[in-house]
Amino acid sequence: MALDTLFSHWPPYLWVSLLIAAPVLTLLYDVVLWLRMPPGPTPLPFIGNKLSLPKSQPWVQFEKWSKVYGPIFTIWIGRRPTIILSDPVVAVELMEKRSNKYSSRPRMVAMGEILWDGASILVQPYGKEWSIRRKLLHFALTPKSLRLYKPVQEAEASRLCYQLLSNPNSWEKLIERFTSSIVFCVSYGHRIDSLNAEVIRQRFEFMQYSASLNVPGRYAVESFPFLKYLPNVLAPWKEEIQAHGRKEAAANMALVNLVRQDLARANTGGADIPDSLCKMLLETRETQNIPLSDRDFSYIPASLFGAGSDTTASTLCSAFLALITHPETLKTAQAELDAVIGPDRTPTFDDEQSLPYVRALVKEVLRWRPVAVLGGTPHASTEDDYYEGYYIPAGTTVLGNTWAINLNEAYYPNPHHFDPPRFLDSVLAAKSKGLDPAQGKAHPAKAGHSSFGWGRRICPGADLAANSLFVALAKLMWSFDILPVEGRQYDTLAYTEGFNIRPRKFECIVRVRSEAHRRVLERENAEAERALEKFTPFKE
Ligand code: HEM
Repeated sequence: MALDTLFSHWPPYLWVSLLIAAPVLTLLYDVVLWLRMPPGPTPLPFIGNKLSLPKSQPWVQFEKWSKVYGPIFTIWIGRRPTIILSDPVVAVELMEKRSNKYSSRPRMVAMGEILWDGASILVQPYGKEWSIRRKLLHFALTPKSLRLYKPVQEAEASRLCYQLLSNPNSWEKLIERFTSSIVFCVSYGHRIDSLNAEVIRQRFEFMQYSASLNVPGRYAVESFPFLKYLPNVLAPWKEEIQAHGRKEAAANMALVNLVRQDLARANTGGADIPDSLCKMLLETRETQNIPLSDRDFSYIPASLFGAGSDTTASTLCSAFLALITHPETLKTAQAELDAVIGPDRTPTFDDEQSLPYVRALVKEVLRWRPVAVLGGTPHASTEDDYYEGYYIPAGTTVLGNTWAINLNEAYYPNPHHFDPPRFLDSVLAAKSKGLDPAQGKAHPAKAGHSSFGWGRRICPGADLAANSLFVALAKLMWSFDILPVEGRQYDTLAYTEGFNIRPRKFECIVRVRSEAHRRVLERENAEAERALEKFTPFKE
């Protein structure tokens, strides 16, 4: 008997029973799962915790919930569970020690699959395609390659200081130019002289558009992924996303082609061209089989801007906020810089080991106000697992709440106090041996904080970013007094929303320390411009 004939013979009471049984069975299944998973705020049937999820700064509420439900708790977005980790030891246990199970990403259909067609490493599920891209990024960011980028970072930091002399109130924009230029020099061997360059305008447009796709509840396709197979005539929203995707892909390809042309010119006896990640990858592609289409290949250098420019700039903005609200730290840093460097030049990477306080200050900024406040992009589990008796099913979204982890009092006493000595080598060593309980427990990661994420998905640009932060802050603090506006109150918790956060706009005074300092900056800027000559700029 055909199914439709069978159903047509069902008496009404059977239909009614089925209508009641389906949601009841679903609910029973959900309740059993709720009870087996780590506890959390009580969810409502079918909608989960939707009504109690905060609209603003969710990391703060999540931190409060961690005090009630413990360092690992579950929230439900509809029927989908997300576990939130608030203790570095739990985060390391799951996302590092068990990284074979916790290194995927939750499905982001609109952004990852329709816009980028699976090309971007950031949201790619754990597997072969991700691993190919990750290896290429590592290859171009080895310690040896990072050494090649250091002269650019030094020169750009010198330009930043010089530009601040005449435009101290534009410090935030100048920082953005600095980080954008470093990313473009490292990715493509071309510099950014102005944020009005067309290429930058375009990158910001792409970033804003992709972020707009990731707003929970905006696209039904996130809950019903089969909708992505609808023909475009029935799904104009999909057509629109694809059109944006094509525009971004074309722009990524144009940048790779620019480097191809540079290489061709250099090979036919033209000028020497700078080392860049894209150049390195193109040269590798000549001799080795890289199993990626041209389009997918072009997303590798392109991924650096979205992941590395705004994050580094926001961390520098947090550093300014920390320095004006904790002025004693700037004084200590300047005393160290004056003693080690003297008055005739600014610090460079060669001085790094001799500047322990400045090194510690960089780490403390990363800890104090982590830009990737909820761990950047969420992780997802790929196998069923148990932790402390709790069940964590495959497909669970896992958020490391970096805010709660980095501000966890057990590890960082008085956590909102900006206190660089926490990261002095001697203090870290004493902490790891448990010699000084007043300093709190030792963080299990080598860096001493979790701001770059975890395990196999840990930020591949962490060392590059840390180098930019060190050289910029060392030169800035050597050159300038960075001070609060007199009488102004500063709120160190006033931050933007989103996955990456930045202090809300604030004014401060950036004043060169003396005429002698000014003359050094002018001289070093001329040297920096010479060093950057071969990184031809993008046009406005
Ligand atoms: C202060 C600056 C930065 C911070 C705080 C930061 C933080 C992060 C975090 C938290 C993640 C997610 C890690 C995880 O899922 O466990 C991440 C991923 C990533 N970052 Fe960074 N990042 C910074 C700079 C950079 C730079 C300069 C680059 C480029 C060279 C970069 C490239 C990436 C990429 C490609 C990913 C995705 C990796 C993957 O999914 O496998 N980041 N970053």
